Amino acid sequence: MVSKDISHVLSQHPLGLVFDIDGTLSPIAPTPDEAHLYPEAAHYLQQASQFAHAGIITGRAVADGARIVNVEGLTYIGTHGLEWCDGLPGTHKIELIPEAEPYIQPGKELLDLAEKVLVPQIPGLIVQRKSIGGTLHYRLAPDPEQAREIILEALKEPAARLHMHIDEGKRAVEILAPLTINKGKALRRFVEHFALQGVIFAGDDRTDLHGMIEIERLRQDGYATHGIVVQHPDTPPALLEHADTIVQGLRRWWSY
Ligand SMILES: O=P(O)(O)OC[C@H]1O[C@H](O[C@H]2O[C@H](CO)[C@@H](O)[C@H](O)[C@H]2O)[C@H](O)[C@@H](O)[C@@H]1O
Repeated sequence: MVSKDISHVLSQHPLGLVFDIDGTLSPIAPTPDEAHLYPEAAHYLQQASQFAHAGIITGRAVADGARIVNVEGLTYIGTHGLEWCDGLPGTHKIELIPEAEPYIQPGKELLDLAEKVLVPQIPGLIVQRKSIGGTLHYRLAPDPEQAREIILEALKEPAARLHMHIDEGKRAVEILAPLTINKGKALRRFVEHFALQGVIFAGDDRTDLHGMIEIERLRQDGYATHGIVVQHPDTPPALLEHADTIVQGLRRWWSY
């Protein structure tokens, strides 16, 4: 198998450097709109784009993720892999993968239901809409665990009826299209699109596990790869198990 030594991976050409946003490039904030990059992140992303294909793979919609990162010259992949944009959306078209289109309306119906039924019941609940589905944020609810249970119970039957998939993030319930496309598939698409020889992926959350597993699969396929997990107190153990490197923040890693 190809070496996963990070210096070896960084010496590959073409090289890819791919990052998740929330919890990786930005600290977790009380609300999605308050999230912002760590101070050095935009500068280093800009520098990274000079010698590598730098990309963002986020659970956020591309427009929302690009609003936070706001660095030209990166590829922005959003909504857990369903959206792709070759640069900032102001100057580049956001493409939605065609298989996702049938789930626009069912996703909207579930978000409408959440606004009608759950918002009046759960103080502080934030409904975040995306091109497909969206996210229900219960971080600010007085009893977050109870809010989580109410949300999951309320969505169970309608999500099954509408063939939508429910997953969970940090203090958030994700309403997703029932597709096999995820951050891992998106990462492989990124690697193949740029004919990369090496790629590094950094993430911190449950949905990043797909990316971390794909890093291992790509290595088995002969690519030089390395997976970095940014550890927080609530990091899923499975993610740590698949990490090549565990860091407490990306700050020190930038100095490689
Ligand atoms: O894949 P990511 O870029 O990590 O996106 C995953 C979700 O992140 C965001 O929510 C999380 O971060 C918020 C801001 O720090 C925080 O308030 C929230 O509790 C977290 O769950 C984002 O808002 C979601 O759309 C993403 O799916």
